[in-house]
Amino acid sequence: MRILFVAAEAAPVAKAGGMGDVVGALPKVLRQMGHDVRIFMPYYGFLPDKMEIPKKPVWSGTAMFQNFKIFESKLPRTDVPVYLFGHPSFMPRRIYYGEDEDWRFTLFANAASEFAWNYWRPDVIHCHDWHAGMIPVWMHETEDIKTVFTIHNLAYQGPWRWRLEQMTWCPWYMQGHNTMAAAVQFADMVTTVSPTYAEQIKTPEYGEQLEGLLSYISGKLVGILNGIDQGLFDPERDRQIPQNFTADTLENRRENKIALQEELGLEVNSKAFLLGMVTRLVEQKGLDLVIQMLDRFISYTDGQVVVLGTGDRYYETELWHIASRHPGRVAVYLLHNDTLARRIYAGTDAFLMPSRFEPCGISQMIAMRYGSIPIVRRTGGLVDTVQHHVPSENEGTGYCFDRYEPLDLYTCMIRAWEGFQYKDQWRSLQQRAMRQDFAWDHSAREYEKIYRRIKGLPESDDEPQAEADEAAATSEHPTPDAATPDATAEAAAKEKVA
Ligand SMILES: Nc1ncnc2c1ncn2[C@@H]1O[C@H](COP(=O)(O)OP(=O)(O)O[C@H]2O[C@H](CO)[C@@H](O)[C@H](O)[C@H]2O)[C@@H](O)[C@H]1O
Repeated sequence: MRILFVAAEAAPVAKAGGMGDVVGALPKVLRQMGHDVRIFMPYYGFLPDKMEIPKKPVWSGTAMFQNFKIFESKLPRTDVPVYLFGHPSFMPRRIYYGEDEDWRFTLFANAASEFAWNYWRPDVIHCHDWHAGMIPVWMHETEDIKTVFTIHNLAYQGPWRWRLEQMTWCPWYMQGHNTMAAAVQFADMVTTVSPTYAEQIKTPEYGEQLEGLLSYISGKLVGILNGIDQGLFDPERDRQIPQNFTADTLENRRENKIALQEELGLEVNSKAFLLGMVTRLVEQKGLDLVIQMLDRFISYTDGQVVVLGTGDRYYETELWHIASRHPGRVAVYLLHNDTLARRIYAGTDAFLMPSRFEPCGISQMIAMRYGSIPIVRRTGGLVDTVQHHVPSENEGTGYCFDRYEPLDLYTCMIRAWEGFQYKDQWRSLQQRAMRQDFAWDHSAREYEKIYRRIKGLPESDDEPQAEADEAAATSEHPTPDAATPDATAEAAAKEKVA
């Protein structure tokens, strides 16, 4: 099947948060399953520093009265083709923010549609978050191109309808008061990134005003848990951490902790309980809880804390103040740095994620893979990925609390700090966490089922071939080269299954 991913981020070349991880990892796995998956993303000003980009465009087009160029490259160290949308509005060296945010991403979505109609015609466009949200609306009358819309973050819903009407064409049939609402209505399937969050967003507490609509379309809404790229995040081979280790050689991990304490200017003490956070500094991430109880935690325990993140000025300032009150105990780094993030995962004893809401969460999975025990609020994907540690039963993979209250987080952190004193138990907790399987394979198969369903194909190749042929014959592939790679990909997939 030909599948076009359209997104604002794709790791490792353009990543602000977890959506980048997903778009950077899932296409690789789907390609291994035999599908022809390609990515369409903006050509940001910083991209030439991170990947090889030919000077000559492969195609040029027009959208919203703007000329644009498309450059073709590959996602580094993969065979995934990437089409870069070249337009001056994406030349600044940033992914988000800026006054033209609504306009430039609407233009991006419009250009992606033009691209799919005129240059590389996919069977399915997989749209990620509001940046690609208008595509399902525009594809509504294109019979042979189906759309999947994935919600990574319901809190950001894109421009309102009146603004869309000013900027671009809203077809007569369009419904929905903003971009995300329109995407949810018009996509053939809507997914979000964990089963628990898929249920939560149908309630007023988590629905961000779209709970009514999401309940109404619940027949086409599913939660598919994210994975992580276990090849990219592998403590045994990661070259960016001082000392590699596995679940069986956890004693080597100590060196990472010492190196991290030295690097961050914390007191060097391998026995102190070192907590980490790597996050966007936004309301979603439970930072108000952290800010309210960090002083108390620091004075009651021998704990140390490192926070790496960027985001809202308020949280940046508050965290900075806390760090200045506790030199050697609290370190705050207000920047985006992938290498430092890995060293934090590899060197901390526990990882804090007290989110207010969490569609899935990638960070807690990376933390577990690197033996840093997650301390999480039981919400969204955190419910689906972290099991509460019960020492007497020797089970669980982290520490969990329920209510969004500073005292509940504090109690949970103290329990983890106490648990850390029992070295043997802590070691087996780390081993259980590290041995969790967060590979993408299972989820990729779920996405494959969805793509097949909306194309009218049987769920798997095991089902009668005649049915598949019939469905394939009824779907149109107007571009001349459409049939060949598709057929090859399908055949490869079948061969693999066989
Ligand atoms: N300052 C920094 N420096 C370096 N790396 C940093 C960083 N700040 C964050 N990161 C990295 O960004 C990623 C964060 O991913 P998450 O999924 O945990 O949250 P996010 O809210 O961004 O994602 C949203 O989309 C994803 C994907 O669907 C959902 O899992 C999630 O719940 C949803 O909120 C991790 O890989 C983390 O290491």
